[in-house]
Amino acid sequence: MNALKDKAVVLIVDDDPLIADTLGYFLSRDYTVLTATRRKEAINLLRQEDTTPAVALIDLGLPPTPHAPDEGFALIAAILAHSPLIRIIILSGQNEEANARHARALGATEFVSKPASPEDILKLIQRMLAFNDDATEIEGGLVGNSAAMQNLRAQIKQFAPSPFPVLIEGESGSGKELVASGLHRYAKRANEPYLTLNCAAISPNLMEATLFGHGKGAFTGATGARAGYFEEAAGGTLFLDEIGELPLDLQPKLLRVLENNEFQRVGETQARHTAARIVAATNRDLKKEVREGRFRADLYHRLSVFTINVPPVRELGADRLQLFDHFRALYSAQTGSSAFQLSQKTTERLLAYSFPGNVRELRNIVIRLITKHAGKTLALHELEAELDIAGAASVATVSPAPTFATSAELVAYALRELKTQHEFSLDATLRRWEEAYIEAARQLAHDNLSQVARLLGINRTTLYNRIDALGRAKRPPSR
Ligand SMILES: Nc1ncnc2c1ncn2[C@@H]1O[C@H](COP(=O)(O)OP(=O)(O)OP(=O)(O)O)[C@@H](O)[C@H]1O
Repeated sequence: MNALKDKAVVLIVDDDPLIADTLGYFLSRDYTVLTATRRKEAINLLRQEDTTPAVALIDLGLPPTPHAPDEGFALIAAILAHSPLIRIIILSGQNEEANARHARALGATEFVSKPASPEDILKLIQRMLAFNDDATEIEGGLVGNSAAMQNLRAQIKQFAPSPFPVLIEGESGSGKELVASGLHRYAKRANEPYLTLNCAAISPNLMEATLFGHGKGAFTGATGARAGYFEEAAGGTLFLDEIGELPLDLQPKLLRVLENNEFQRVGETQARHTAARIVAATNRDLKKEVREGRFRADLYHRLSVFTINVPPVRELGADRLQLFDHFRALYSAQTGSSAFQLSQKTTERLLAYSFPGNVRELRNIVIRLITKHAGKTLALHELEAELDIAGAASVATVSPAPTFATSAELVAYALRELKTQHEFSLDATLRRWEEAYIEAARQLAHDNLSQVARLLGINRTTLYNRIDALGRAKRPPSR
């Protein structure tokens, strides 16, 4: 089934046939509508379609757990893994405010409480589509000036000229794709093709032919021969996103390309050669995947000749503000609306929030604020309404912070930090950890400091002293 090419595609995932049908019927005047009733069905649809939906409208409570939001949360992650540009709108039951906040931190752009009129949903879709991401991708590059960002830029420039693979690790929404395109832009091969293949977006049985191509008659439906991504990338860069999803049985074939640049089209015996540079990205802990037998150790070592760790937003300090300003200016200009303003209080709140969904979440917050509060000075509660406070307090449930099974792993982590950070400071690092735990506890305990102290296992006086010391450490030294 091929979607019509002239209309944008909208995917509706709801187990209530009344909603899916009536809404689908209403929207079909302006959009090509696809419907699914559960997560798996939705993902299969995405894989079959040539055209990626512009918008996905999804319910959180889906079978087999229609009364819990987990399937919806998993679907958000799966949709964004398929294509990070799909705008996700949650169709939420009325009492699911906390869930909706969490969904937004996972990458959903908006939520609408049920029951909602189809006219309102149509208007919302039209508004969402007015925010155009491609411009960000092309013009923006990496915004931010923190030491972590400068280090990231330096690594991109350092690794770009080499032909060896680069593995980009980082949480979802942290900017791995921008790093990959940066590696291509700064390379001599910048004028050669740059191709992206999202390993999560291809069904496993089509993966080999997609990567390596196929000969005529290689399988039912292969009426002609076809080149795969490796051939089309020629002497350019092939970016393999979500590499952790590469099926185990294909991993030796990728290893062979990395070892001697050789591969075969499916159904052919002739060896072909490629000069493409491989850049891979993952938001999984690939070492853990290796330990648990889901990813080959030899392939991991080949892919990670160079490793780049993209920092999560919570480690970017004042870059949050710069990113915020960047998206605010970009989207206000794009939609012709006047920007909202931040007061000192809202600015401080922004700087204290850890953005569990990283830059993608930050960007979506700006989109919502522009839609709701254009031209106004933002009140604190208006900003807080957009934050996922519970999620920020337990970032680990969104995307795991480094966890260490053994002290040897902790040492390996420290080793990597020392090797990759140009100006490492033990004091600053320990302060960052301390600050993060205090901030998390404050969010969890809604700033009730006795409770914060209890959560952290220290007494109140110690807590006051530590907060005070952290405050002092942040002030610029007096001359
Ligand atoms: N430092 C940055 N400056 C400007 N824009 C950024 C930055 N980091 C990320 N972005 C933007 O945030 C969005 C999410 O980034 P991106 O898609 O690269 O994340 P990702 O790490 O690849 O996520 P995933 O693992 O979910 O695919 C994109 O629109 C990207 O352009």
